Formats: sequence, structure tokens, C-alpha cells
Amino acid sequence: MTAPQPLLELLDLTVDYRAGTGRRRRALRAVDQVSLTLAAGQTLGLVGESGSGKSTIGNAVLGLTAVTSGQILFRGQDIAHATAARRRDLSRHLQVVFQDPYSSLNPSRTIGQTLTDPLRAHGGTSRAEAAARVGDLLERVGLNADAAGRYPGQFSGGQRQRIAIARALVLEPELIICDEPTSSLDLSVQAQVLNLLQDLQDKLNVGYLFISHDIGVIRHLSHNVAVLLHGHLVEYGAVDAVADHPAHPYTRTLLAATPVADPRHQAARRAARGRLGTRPSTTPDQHTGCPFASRCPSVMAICASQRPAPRSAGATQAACHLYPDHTTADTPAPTTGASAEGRM
Ligand SMILES: Nc1ncnc2c1ncn2[C@@H]1O[C@H](COP(=O)(O)OP(=O)(O)OP(=O)(O)O)[C@@H](O)[C@H]1O
Repeated sequence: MTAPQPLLELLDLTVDYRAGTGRRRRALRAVDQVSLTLAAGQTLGLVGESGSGKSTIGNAVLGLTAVTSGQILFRGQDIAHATAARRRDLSRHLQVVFQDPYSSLNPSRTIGQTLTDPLRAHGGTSRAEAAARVGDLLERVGLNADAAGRYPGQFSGGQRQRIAIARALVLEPELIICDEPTSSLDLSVQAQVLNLLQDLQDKLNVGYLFISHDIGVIRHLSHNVAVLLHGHLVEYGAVDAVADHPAHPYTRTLLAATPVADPRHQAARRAARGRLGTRPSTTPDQHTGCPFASRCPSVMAICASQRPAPRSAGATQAACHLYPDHTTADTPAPTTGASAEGRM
């Protein structure tokens, strides 16, 4: 039996930005040969500290950032360099929910207008059908249908994020890029929005590429998780395997820095935060060794000079010299829990 075609595949995705001005202008490698796979109806979490390349990956998939090299396969077709016309067509299948529900909704348009805009842009939907669809969507995201006549300024942050989710769903996409969709919300509202996204996925079979700096949030929703550091994929696997048995020292540091209720863990968390807070002296594209070498508690001589190839590390895959590098050609995909496949 052949495996179903993945919804999204990144193959050696590399993105460079031009940074600086004049003679100081140089290329900054924001994403370096990242390969990942997302199955239909599943969630792939991207986690890592600020500047690790998470949003750049999301923006590259959305066509908002130019791809330097590599492929982005959506249902098997490379969309890395899609034309504007193809992008317009893709917007039916590929949508986004951004972090800030205040700036992502037009304050001068009613919620009904905002939700029907995508339907009108793509055509083929009557006024009555659009109104019915908007009412249905508002109810799906936990709002009353009469919200359609009101303006964004009349809603709370959590309600606005529900509206942004409804707008992302209006064209019935197969994939939604969720770029820190809960990080500007209060903790209790965060949980409601995460539960809503989960519920919608169960009902609509929509896939999420879910970007967050918070592995706790990622764990709530994701099947697989990719841990990024300075544009490099350092660990990849089923979310429970990565969260319960992290193989890469960077993942362990990230997990140790995640807030927990128990005060006995506070000293360890402070130490981990210290390691996360230390910026490296080099930019990502200047690294020849492991991007975590300068901060790693398990650093070895080889880490400074040789970039670790991805390898099997218990239940996950990690790019770390702590584990024997049997082969890089056919490293097995993670098998624990989720069925989505990926390779580093
Ligand atoms: N438009 C741009 N021009 C130049 N450099 C950029 C641009 N956008 C991002 N970068 C740089 O690329 C790197 C990756 O940034 P990116 O926003 O993808 O990281 P991130 O993991 O999403 O961070 P955050 O969690 O803070 O949003 C960073 O070094 C950032 O400064």
C-alpha cells in the first residue's frame, strides 16, 4: 500500500535575507536546508527561540518571502516560486492566522464584510450563500451570527482571534499557517482558542503549520514538532517523543525553560533561560559547527568545527554529535504516535 501524498513538504528549504546597508550589506541565512513533512489533517509544530526562522518558513510557504533554494511541495506541486496568479489560486487552499488580532482585521469593515471578501474575490458564491456561510462560520468559532453586523473594535482580543480563524476558514482551506496565534492572548483565552483550533481540525480535517516559541502550546495541538535554532532544524519527531524524551541539548534547554507550577524547578529553569538568553557571537550563516555549541552544556571539541548531520536519537531525530552518525542518506522518519512523516 502506498503512503498518502503529504499535504506539505519542505525539501532543503533555504531562505536568505539581505541585511545591513551599503558596504555592510550581507546575506543573512534565516533558514538553512530545512526538510519537513506535514500530513493532511495534522499539525506540525515549529518551535524555537526568537529569530530561529519559524515565521520565515511560514512566510515562504505563503509566498510572502522569496525562497533562495529548495522546494515547497503543496500536494506534490512545487510552489516555492509560484506566480501571482498561481498564488491567488492557492489562497483557496492555504490560509494564515497571524499573532495580532488587533492589526489583522480591518477596523472599518464589518465582520460580515471581512468574512465575505475572500468569497467575493474568488467568485461563484451568491449573496445569500455567502451570508449563510458567514453565519455558520461565526457559530463554528463560538460567536453569534449577529456578530456579522459589528466592527472589530467591538470585540475582545480572544473574540477577534476567533474572527481571524473564521476568515481563514471561509474558503475551506486544506492548510492554515498559524503564526503564534495565541501568544498575544491571556492564558485562559489561549486555551480556548487552542481548543477551538483542535475542534475545527477534527471536524474539517484542516492541516496546521503551527508556529510558536512555546513548546507547551505546541504540545497542546501538534502531532509532530520541529525544533529550530538559527535557521537549522535541530530535532524532529512525534510531539510526545520530543517533549518527553528530548534528544538534542537545545530542546532540553527549551523544555527546561518552559514555566511549570512547581517552585522546586525554578533554579533549573533560571539556568536554562540563561542559556537561551545568551546570543551567539556569530550570525547563522557563519556557523561551521553546531549552532548550539557556544551554549551547550554537553559541548565537545567536534561541535565547534563540524555541523552535525541529522541522525536517529532514540525516538526522535536530532542533529547532534552526542549520537552515532550511522548514515545521513536514509535516516528513518519518526514513528512514535503520529503518522506524519518527515526527514531532517
Ligand atoms: N525581512 C527581513 N529582512 C532581514 N532579516 C530578516 C527579515 N525577517 C526576518 N529576518 C531575520 O531572519 C531571522 C529569522 O527571523 P524569523 O522572524 O523567521 O524568526 P522567528 O523564529 O519567527 O522569530 P520570532 O519568534 O521572534 O518571530 C532573524 O535573524 C531575523 O532578524
